[in-house]
Amino acid sequence: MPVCCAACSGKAVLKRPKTGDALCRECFFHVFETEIHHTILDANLFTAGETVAIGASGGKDSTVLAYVLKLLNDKYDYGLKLILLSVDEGITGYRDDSLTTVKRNQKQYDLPLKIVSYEELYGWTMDAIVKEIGLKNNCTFCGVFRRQALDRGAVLVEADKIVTGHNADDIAETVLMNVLRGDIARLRRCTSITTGNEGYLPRCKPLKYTYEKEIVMYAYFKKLDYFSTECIYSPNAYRGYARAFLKDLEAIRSSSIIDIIHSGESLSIKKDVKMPTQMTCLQCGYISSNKVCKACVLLEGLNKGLPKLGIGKGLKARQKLVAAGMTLTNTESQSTSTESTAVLNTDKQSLEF
Ligand SMILES: Nc1ncnc2c1ncn2[C@@H]1O[C@H](COP(=O)(O)OP(=O)(O)OP(=O)(O)O)[C@@H](O)[C@H]1O
Repeated sequence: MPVCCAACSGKAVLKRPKTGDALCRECFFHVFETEIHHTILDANLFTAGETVAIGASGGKDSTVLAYVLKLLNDKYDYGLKLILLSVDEGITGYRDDSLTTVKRNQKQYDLPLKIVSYEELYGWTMDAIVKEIGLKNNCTFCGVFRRQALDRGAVLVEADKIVTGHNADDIAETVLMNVLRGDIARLRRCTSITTGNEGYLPRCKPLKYTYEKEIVMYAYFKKLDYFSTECIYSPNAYRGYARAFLKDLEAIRSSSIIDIIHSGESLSIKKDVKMPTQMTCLQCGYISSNKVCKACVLLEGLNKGLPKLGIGKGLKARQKLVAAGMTLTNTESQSTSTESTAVLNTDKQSLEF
């Protein structure tokens, strides 16, 4: 006997991963889009007239984000100017192919597209960086440079905000990883739907409560055009363990993902926990949690033929930086320990959008 849709009594074609409800295609589209609309409204993410840069990697998350944002912007008259913003990290056989997908999306969704590249911004492609540093710490460079490249691209297109396709699974994983690493300072911030206020370009995650499985289903039923290959340089082992653990929890109880996010949101951090402060990099003028930003430290290392400069913990890293002729102020030299640890935590950074 065919299963009926829980919403309209038509023929169900799927079981919704988030709630277990049997739904027909149209009702699934409706709840999926409406939930994102409510996330946007509840968090007051946008104001009419704003230009919003969509971080577009060509993958499923950002493709669904671009599609749904365009749809909601038209349907509910948000009054936003949407722009696709892609960062070309210079990874042959990966990013070149995914950018081809973004170029197709640009036509399909009729949105402007801006591409910025590591080569033009930093003088290095990831292919060249991997040749220098190998596969061990390359994600550090990529995460740090991408974060800044998105900012720089957004400034070029005069965007008021950046949105990224981070989904509920990504955020729950980061909560777990921050707990496992004891990184309490980042634990609270990683669940924020908007980061980077206080004078910096805000970054928002409209898919914060959207399950990855539902994003895949939505993309499948809508026949969206996206690129699904994993990055050839990023084994990202630790996140992989958190991901596998989360998937096990989800299989036992599907609400685990949202429950973990809610736990992260509800945590209160003791006053004496040192929180990173944001400032402007003295060298490049972009956002930083130290006087000289991680991107400048890493770039200096590459340009000096010392690619491991800035990678390492505490005293050793400070000694390497000073030996390489990088001037550290008192505060900086005291904070280098925290800074360098942060440099190592690449996948954490990629979530601090
Ligand atoms: N090269 C890029 N250019 C522009 N935005 C990017 C790029 N890489 C990542 N992003 C943004 O950061 C988000 C999270 O990136 P991550 O690398 O975790 O990819 P993901 O979870 O596989 O997402 P996607 O499916 O969109 O690729 C993406 O959804 C996208 O919005």
